[in-house]
Amino acid sequence: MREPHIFADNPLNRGEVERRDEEWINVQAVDARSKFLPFRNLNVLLTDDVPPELGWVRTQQIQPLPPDAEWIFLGLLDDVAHFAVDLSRSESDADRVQDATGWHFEDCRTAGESMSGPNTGMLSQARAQLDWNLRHGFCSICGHATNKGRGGQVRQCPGCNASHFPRTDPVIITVVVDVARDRCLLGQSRGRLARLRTYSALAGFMDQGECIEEAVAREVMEEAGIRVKNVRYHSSQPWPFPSSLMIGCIAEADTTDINMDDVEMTDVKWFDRAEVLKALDGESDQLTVPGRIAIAHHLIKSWANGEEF
Ligand SMILES: NC(=O)C1=CN([C@@H]2O[C@H](COP(=O)(O)OP(=O)(O)OC[C@H]3O[C@@H](n4cnc5c(N)ncnc54)[C@H](O)[C@@H]3O)[C@@H](O)[C@H]2O)C=CC1
Repeated sequence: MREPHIFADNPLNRGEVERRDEEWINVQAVDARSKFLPFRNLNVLLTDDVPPELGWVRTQQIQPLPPDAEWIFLGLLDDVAHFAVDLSRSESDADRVQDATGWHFEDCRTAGESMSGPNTGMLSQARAQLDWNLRHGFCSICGHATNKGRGGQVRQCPGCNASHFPRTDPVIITVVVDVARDRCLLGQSRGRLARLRTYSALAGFMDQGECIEEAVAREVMEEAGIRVKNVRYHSSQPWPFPSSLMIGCIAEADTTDINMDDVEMTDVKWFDRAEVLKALDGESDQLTVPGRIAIAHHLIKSWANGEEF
């Protein structure tokens, strides 16, 4: 089995049964053994260790919570309840936690780059779920203010009785391979990749009523004008910016002439295996590929190393 991606490998037991009991959650929230992970503007508290750890604080360091602070139950680890709490609406409380611990708030993507394994899995759940709760304070059906339920896994509308559940948006990401000429197709979309002059696997949000294979074929046709066949699943990665699930695939090119969508993309190109291997080692002056935080890196590497899957 391959190593889990960054933002996966969450060790928490999400407490699916326990979290249905609101009273139990409220007791855990004031239990001295419980741990809280503070956020400020979706930046997470990190320790000053090298590499840093998640800045879990104890109940007595955070309770009583500011009345307008959103907090959610993440799950249990060794029978200890773990929570995430947003302190953005209370700058003084965010400052107080930062001063008392001597730690700092960090952008979650940067945090993901500097930490490994289980820490990033917990971070991914905390950021995505906290963000969803913060953005769903009102019912999309009747407009009434919603209440948090099951520790943040549902929001209930007292106005029309609707239940709203957290969303995950599937995104396909694929390396397209030209088997006959031993090369792969990578693209540079406008925005971040173009700014960093980086080429990546082609990616795009899945549409409703679409299977993974169809989404891969559609996105590659839209962005590069290339027809694909034999779409194979590789692996997946939670991507909490804000709530994506990256579905990594490798597909074979059925046609090879590029007809790029120049609204979304600044460039799409074929790269041969030798160049890609150099780029993965950071030694190519022709090609820069995403770093190991991204599933794109691992898809490209998997093809370049001739991995079977
Ligand atoms: N972990 C990784 O290796 C990679 C992750 N990604 C992520 O995948 C996602 C999609 O990538 P791109 O298409 O390049 O992103 P993008 O952010 O450029 O989005 C493309 C377009 O999709 C639309 N859109 C935004 N949110 C949507 C949603 N929830 N559902 C449907 N459509 C939506 C918008 O019109 C946007 O302009 C982004 O969140 C990006 O950060 C992309 C490439 C690599």
